[in-house]
Amino acid sequence: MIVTLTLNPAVDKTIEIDSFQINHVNRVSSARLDAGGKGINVSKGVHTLGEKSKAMGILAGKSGQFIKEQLDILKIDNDFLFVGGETRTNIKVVDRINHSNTDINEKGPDIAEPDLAEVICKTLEAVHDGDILVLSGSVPSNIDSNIYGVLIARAKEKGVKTILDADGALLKQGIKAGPYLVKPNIYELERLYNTQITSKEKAIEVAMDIFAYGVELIVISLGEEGSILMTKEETVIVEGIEVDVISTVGAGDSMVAALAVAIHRDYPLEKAIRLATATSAASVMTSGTETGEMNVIEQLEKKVKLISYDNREVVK
Ligand SMILES: Nc1ncnc2c1ncn2[C@@H]1O[C@H](COP(=O)(O)OP(=O)(O)OP(=O)(O)O)[C@@H](O)[C@H]1O
Ligand SMILES: O=P(O)(O)OC[C@@]1(O)O[C@H](CO)[C@@H](O)[C@@H]1O
Repeated sequence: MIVTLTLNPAVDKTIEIDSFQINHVNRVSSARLDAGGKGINVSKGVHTLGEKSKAMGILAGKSGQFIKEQLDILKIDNDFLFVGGETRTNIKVVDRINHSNTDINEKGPDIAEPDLAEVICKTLEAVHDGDILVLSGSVPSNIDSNIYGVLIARAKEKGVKTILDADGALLKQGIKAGPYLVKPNIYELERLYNTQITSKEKAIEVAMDIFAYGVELIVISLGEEGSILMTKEETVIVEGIEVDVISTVGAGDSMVAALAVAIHRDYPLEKAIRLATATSAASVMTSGTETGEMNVIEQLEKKVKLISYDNREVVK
């Protein structure tokens, strides 16, 4: 079973504006609402890839109800704790003329200590030996930044593989607990090591340190430029696939979904990264945070190009 935890979900309101300009009146050409938040998007991706997942976390108010209804419509198993307040709404401005995607994310409601304790308890009860727990996205601002670290340590004790996709202190503290897989994007990696990363070689060099904490797999996502997959023993550079871009929101979540499925199915690394690259590229071809279609993913898998690194030199 793949369990996802979203402690700060969102209704994603994607609005398309041609030639979006600040300090001007902008006219919206289309708008859509999606159930969002990183873990929820991962559950949607896992569902598209034909595996079962359980979406867990915290929801609140009418927006929370909307998210639950959307998951129910998609027949994605979910078990959220409903708390007081209102789940946030995040605005995604897509400008297809200037090829820009702008995220305006609300902070989200705080969570009371007993509610947090309950959701942690529920989540740990839901995972068992051999399961995968995906921890991704921001958390309510009143929660200790070691929350993912705590969950990773407790999940590991139960024989659960954890996947961490977070930023800032959540990522830093989470890594120290040794998750099975981490998926930083290049900006997250830069913030983690407080350094500028201007090349793939530098990214590889910087990320090597993460293995010291017991992490098994690192996937550095590079947007349209592809990604880098690293284990202690080998590094694979994955070229980006050229696709028609509709919305890049949630591309990273689709990638995490495919990686979770690949780990669940015990895929070899090469097959795993092919699926992850194709699934994430397919997701940018869809509106909002919709996941790509399976037939598109299968076609894109054939286009994935891998370059192996051995001791940081290209060998094939
Ligand atoms: N424009 C694009 N064209 C093709 N593939 C893309 C594009 N953008 C992203 N991808 C695919 O999606 C993966 C993840 O993208 P990205 O690095 O933007 O993740 P992210 O920053 O975590 O995204 P988000 O937080 O929006 O989910 C990339 O490694 C790549 O495989
Ligand atoms: O504010 P966070 O939790 O970092 O990110 C939230 C978010 O931007 O991430 C998803 C895309 O990855 C969206 O569904 C959602 O709005």
